[in-house]
Amino acid sequence: MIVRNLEEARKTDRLVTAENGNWDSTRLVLAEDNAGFSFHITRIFPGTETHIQYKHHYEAVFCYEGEGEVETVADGKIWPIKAGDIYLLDQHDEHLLRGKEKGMTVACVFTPALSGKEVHREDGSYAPADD
Ligand SMILES: CC(=O)NCC[C@H](N)C(=O)O
Repeated sequence: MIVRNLEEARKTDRLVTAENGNWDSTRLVLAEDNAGFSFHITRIFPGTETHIQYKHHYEAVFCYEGEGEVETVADGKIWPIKAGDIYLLDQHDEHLLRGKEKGMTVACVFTPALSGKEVHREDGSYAPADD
């Protein structure tokens, strides 16, 4: 069994900040744990907009603090997100992720698991797990 603590993990390189400063994310479970998924606590900062399309991953995102919204690019639909909501990018959906006034804190599960070294590419994706 493995036990980790969020505040302790935030003092290590498990805490990663987006290059554009829009969010930070603490990777509590990663590919090296061989569980088939990774699990992250991500803070989406207030007033930010991030273009994302995880072409090579599925992601589930559970909001437990704050408020934001997701705009799905294909249909322009706005999905308000508040504490208690989960969204699942089951179609590798291209989307714009926005934090409202207070931002939001979310728990994310990725499959395949992230190694923790990925950076968002120009097209909003992370490289495939075997790259
Ligand atoms: C919700 C989302 O995908 N935010 C971007 C960062 C991502 N959660 C990550 O941990 O890399």
